[in-house]
Amino acid sequence: MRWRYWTKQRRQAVTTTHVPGATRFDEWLLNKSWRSSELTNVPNGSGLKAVPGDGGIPLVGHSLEALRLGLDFGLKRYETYGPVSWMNAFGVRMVMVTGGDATQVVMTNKDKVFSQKGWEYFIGPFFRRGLMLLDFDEHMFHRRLMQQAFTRQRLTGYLGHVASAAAGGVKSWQPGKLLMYPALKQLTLDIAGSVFMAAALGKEKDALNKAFVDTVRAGTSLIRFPVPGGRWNAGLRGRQVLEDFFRRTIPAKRASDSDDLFAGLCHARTDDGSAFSDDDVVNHMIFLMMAAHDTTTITTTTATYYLAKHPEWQDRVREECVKAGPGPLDIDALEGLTNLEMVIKESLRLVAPVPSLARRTVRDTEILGHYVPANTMVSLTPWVTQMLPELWPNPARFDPERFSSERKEDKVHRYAWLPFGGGAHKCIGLHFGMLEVKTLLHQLLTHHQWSVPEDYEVRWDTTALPAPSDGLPIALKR
Ligand code: HEM
Repeated sequence: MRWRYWTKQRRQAVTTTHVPGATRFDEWLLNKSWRSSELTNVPNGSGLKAVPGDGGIPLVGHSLEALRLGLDFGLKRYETYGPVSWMNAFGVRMVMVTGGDATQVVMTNKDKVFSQKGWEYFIGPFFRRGLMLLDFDEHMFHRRLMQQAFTRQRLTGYLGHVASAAAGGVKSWQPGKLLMYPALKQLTLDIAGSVFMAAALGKEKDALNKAFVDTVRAGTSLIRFPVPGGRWNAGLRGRQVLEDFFRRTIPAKRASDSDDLFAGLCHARTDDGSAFSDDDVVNHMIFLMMAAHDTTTITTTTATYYLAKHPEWQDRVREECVKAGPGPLDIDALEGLTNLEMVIKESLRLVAPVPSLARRTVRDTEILGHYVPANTMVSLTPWVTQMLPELWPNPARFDPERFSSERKEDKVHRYAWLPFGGGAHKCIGLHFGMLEVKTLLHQLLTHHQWSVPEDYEVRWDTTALPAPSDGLPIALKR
C-alpha cells in the first residue's frame, strides 16, 4: 500500500534536496516497509509493552529518510507505529515520541528520568555546557541566574537595538529579486551583534556567521568524528572561533555597564552573590547566539513565505502594522499586533524551527505504558506533533485564525503546539524571540510588499534546522 501522506501535492514538499533523481529515491524510501521488532524485552511482571519499531538500513539506519524527508518521515513513523517507536539513525538507537500525551510524559519529567544528555550526543562538542545541555539542580541554578538577563526591563533595552538594526537592514533592501532566507540570516546576525554585544561585528562578521552555521550543521553529521572536509571537523573549528571571540571580549564587558545580553550575563548575581564564571559566560553566549539566531531567522522566513503565498493575509497584517506606526515599537505596541501574532504562531506550527528535541533516560522508565530502559536516547518531535490531523483540523493549511480567541485550536492539548518546548527547559528567550520576529516583520511589512509565483512551493532542507533549499526567492516591491 502506498503511504497515505504521499500525495501529488506533498511530492514537492517532500523533496528536500536538489540531488538529481531525488524524487524517485525519496518515493522509494518513503514507501519502503521494514520488518517490525521490539526495542528490548520487557521485564517480567511489569505489565508494560515493548516499544515497536525497526532499525532501517544496516549501519545507516533511517538517517537518510530523517535528513531528506524530515516531517514526512516523522508522520509515516507515527502512522505506522503510533506515538512511541524506535529506530536507528545518526549512529544511535532512539525512541521517537510524538503526539500530545507522549510528549507530556517526557516534558513533565516528574521522576527526573529524562536528561538533557540526549543533546550531548548531537551538539555536545559544539555547544558544551550551554543552558539547554545542563540538568536538574545545576540547570535550575544557571537558569535562575540567566533569567536576570531576560527581565522586561532588559528586554526593552534589547528591543531598542533590534529595532534600529532591523530598520536599517530592511530599508536598504532594493526592489527586485531577493533571496529571503540568506538576507534574513544576515540581518538577524547583525541584530544579534548589537543585542548580544552592543557591537558591530565588523570584519569578523563573515567568519562568525560561518562558525555558527558550521557548529549547527555539525549536529546532524553522518560521520561523527573529525575528518578533513567533514561537517564534524568544521563544527569543532567553528566552536574554537566563537570561543576565542567571546573569551577575548569578556574583560571589557565585565568592566562595562552596557545594556546588551553579554553584559547582562557578566553582571548577573543571585541573592547570595553567586555569579557566572568566565567559562560559564563563554559557554552560555555561544549557545544563546545559536539559539536566538537560527530560530528567529527560520520563523521570520516561514512567515514571509506564507505571507507571499497568501497576499490577503499580507495586506491584513500590513494594515495592522501601518496603524501601529513606523516604529520603533515598544513591547506594549508589539504585543498589540494580534493578527501578526497569529501569523507567527501559525508559521511556528507549520515549520517548527527546532523540529526535534533530544533526551536520554537516566533510569528504566515507561512512556504511555511502553518500557524504555535506562540510557536510551529519546527524540521528541514537535514538528510532527504540530501536523497531526487528530490535533489540528486540516493541518497542512495555513490558517492563522486557528489561534484566535474564538477558535483556540492550540489549546486542544497542552502539548499540541510546542515550538518553544515545555517543562523545565522551555525556551527562556520565548518572549524576546516573538518580539524580535514581530519587530522584523513590522519593518518588512511597512517598507515592502513581496510575492512568489502562484505555483511556487518552498522545499525545506532538513539536513540541519529547516531552511528553504533554494533560499526562498521572492519579488520585492517598495
Ligand atoms: C522563534 C524563536 C525560538 C524558538 C522557536 C526556540 C525554540 C526553543 C526550544 C524548542 C527550546 C527547548 C529545547 C529543549 O527542550 O531541549 C529552547 C530552549 C532555549 N532557548 Fe529558544 N527558541 C527561540 C528563540 C530563542 C531566543 C531569542 C533565545 C535567547 C535570546 C533562546 C534561548 C534559549 C535557551 C537558553 C534555551 C534553553 C533553556 C533551558 O534549557 O532552560 N531561544 N528554545
